[in-house]
Amino acid sequence: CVMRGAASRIVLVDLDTARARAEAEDIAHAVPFGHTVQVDAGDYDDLKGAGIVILACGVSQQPGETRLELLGRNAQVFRSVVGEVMRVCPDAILLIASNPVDIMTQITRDLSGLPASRVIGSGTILDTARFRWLLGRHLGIAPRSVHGYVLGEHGDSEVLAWSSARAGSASITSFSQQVGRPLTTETRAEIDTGVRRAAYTIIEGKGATWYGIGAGLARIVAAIASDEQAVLTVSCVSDILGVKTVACSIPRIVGARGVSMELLPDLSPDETEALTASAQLLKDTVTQVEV
Ligand SMILES: NC(=O)C1=CN([C@@H]2O[C@H](COP(=O)(O)OP(=O)(O)OC[C@H]3O[C@@H](n4cnc5c(N)ncnc54)[C@H](O)[C@@H]3O)[C@@H](O)[C@H]2O)C=CC1
Ligand SMILES: CC(=O)C(=O)O
Repeated sequence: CVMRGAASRIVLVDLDTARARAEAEDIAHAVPFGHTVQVDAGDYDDLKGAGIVILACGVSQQPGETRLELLGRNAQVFRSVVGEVMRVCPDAILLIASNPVDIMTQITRDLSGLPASRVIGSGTILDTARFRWLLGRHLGIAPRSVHGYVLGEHGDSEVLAWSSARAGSASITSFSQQVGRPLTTETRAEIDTGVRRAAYTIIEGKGATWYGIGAGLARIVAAIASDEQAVLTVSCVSDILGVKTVACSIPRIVGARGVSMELLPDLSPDETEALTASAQLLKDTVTQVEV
């Protein structure tokens, strides 16, 4: 957020106050190289007046652990944190990053009582970035020129929407043939694994993922702060392909009021089936959690 000037003030609140102070100071040292943002550590009362509150607290995956395995512990953390946040800033938009992010988004919606449009999970914004990066690298073009989405759960059941992916204005299949870099079954499988298993690989190597999610959250904050009406794959409670009241990702329009609309991309029958299964998995999991 500091590097893209997405906020005027950032307050870090953490149970570990020494860590919050240290992180705030470290981030503040980037301000002269980025944008003029006031960065401090604080407590809940210092969040008064915040337009957006990012919830990234709780536990993270250990090597080999799935995101869904974090649910019990992070649901417990959110029961106390969401109440405190609502006490001091009931009008903020809540942006959820903690995993399993779709379920934490749905739990936060229930705990806060806010309209679904104002409780946004980072969802598959990061998986979509990974997909665009890998496709761009294969095709030899900038990831920004690749338009393709990852849908459903931010997790093992996510769906890479190959059939609607485009490079510039061409389908990726046509583009890949035109540039002589075909997307063979093997290449598609490698890209699928690169997206779906990215977090596992990075956590194996360095314990956590930081930069991709940081950039993705800052992208969402910027869209809200500037009322951009950007199309982003974020998570939000809605009905997906017949699965009622479930948080998972499809492309949604994001601006100052949060999520204003959602769009289902054109999908193949296999992708439709996989997205329905992903939404159903999340729905089945969330119904086991007591809020
Ligand atoms: N949605 C996504 O794409 C991503 C999600 N994550 C998730 O974000 C979460 C945080 O990840 P990391 O920052 O790597 O973990 P971390 O362990 O470094 O930080 C979590 C922080 O939460 C704090 N905390 C714990 N309980 C708290 C409470 N009751 N009140 C206030 N603070 C509390 C801890 O003191 C700690 O500083 C994890 O659930 C992780 O899985 C991480 C990367 C990407
Ligand atoms: C940790 C996580 O959810 C990710 O990097 O995708």
